Amino acid sequence: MTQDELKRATARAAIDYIAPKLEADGIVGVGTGSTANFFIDMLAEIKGRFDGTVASSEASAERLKSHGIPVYDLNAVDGIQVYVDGADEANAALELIKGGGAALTREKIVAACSDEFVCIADESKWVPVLGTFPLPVEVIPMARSLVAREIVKLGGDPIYRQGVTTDNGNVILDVHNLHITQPRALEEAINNITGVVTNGLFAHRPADLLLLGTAAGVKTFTAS
Ligand SMILES: O=C(CO)[C@H](O)[C@H](O)COP(=O)(O)O
Repeated sequence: MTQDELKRATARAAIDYIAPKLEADGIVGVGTGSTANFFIDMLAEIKGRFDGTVASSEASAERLKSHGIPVYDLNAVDGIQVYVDGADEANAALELIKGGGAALTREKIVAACSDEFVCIADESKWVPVLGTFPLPVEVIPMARSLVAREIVKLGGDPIYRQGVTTDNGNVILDVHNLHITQPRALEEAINNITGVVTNGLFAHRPADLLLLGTAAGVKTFTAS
């Protein structure tokens, strides 16, 4: 199977998982990226069965609206029943690296508001130790060099993602050469650097469920 076929299969598994649980007044949190895009297109098939969505990016909001799916501002809803999103890496504790699409801050906010976080990913994202994928860090533009120097002190090699501005008007540093054995501690340490908005480690708020698309079918994981 191609990677896109695996992504499509995991998106379908997410629809099958959430559809029976969705409440008529329920809000679905929707992530960002190519796997999330498959999910959005399938969510359109069941759009009458829940109230609406909160999107983690402008791009996802536009795609949802193009299907006639209501999109709410997060401040206009009381909570989110379930959040479905992809990831760049996932480990056995369902801790994640996210932000390859530069949407990490809004993704982290939506995840924090959600009763349940379902991660959808193809098997290339499954790793024993996080850090092979460069860790995205969203930074206030004027603090870019300051933050980069502080990240070097933590043992990483930050590279400025040229030409990218986040939906929040900030920039991204991608941190290479990390071997993240203590994800919660590193998430905290990077977030404590002045000028950092947030980083793409989802360790304090890991996924609750991972639907992993593999050649042998979609496998379901809960945090071990
Ligand atoms: O975190 C993300 C965007 O900021 C995405 O979930 C992550 O990059 C995975 O993307 P894809 O589904 O295209 O592989």
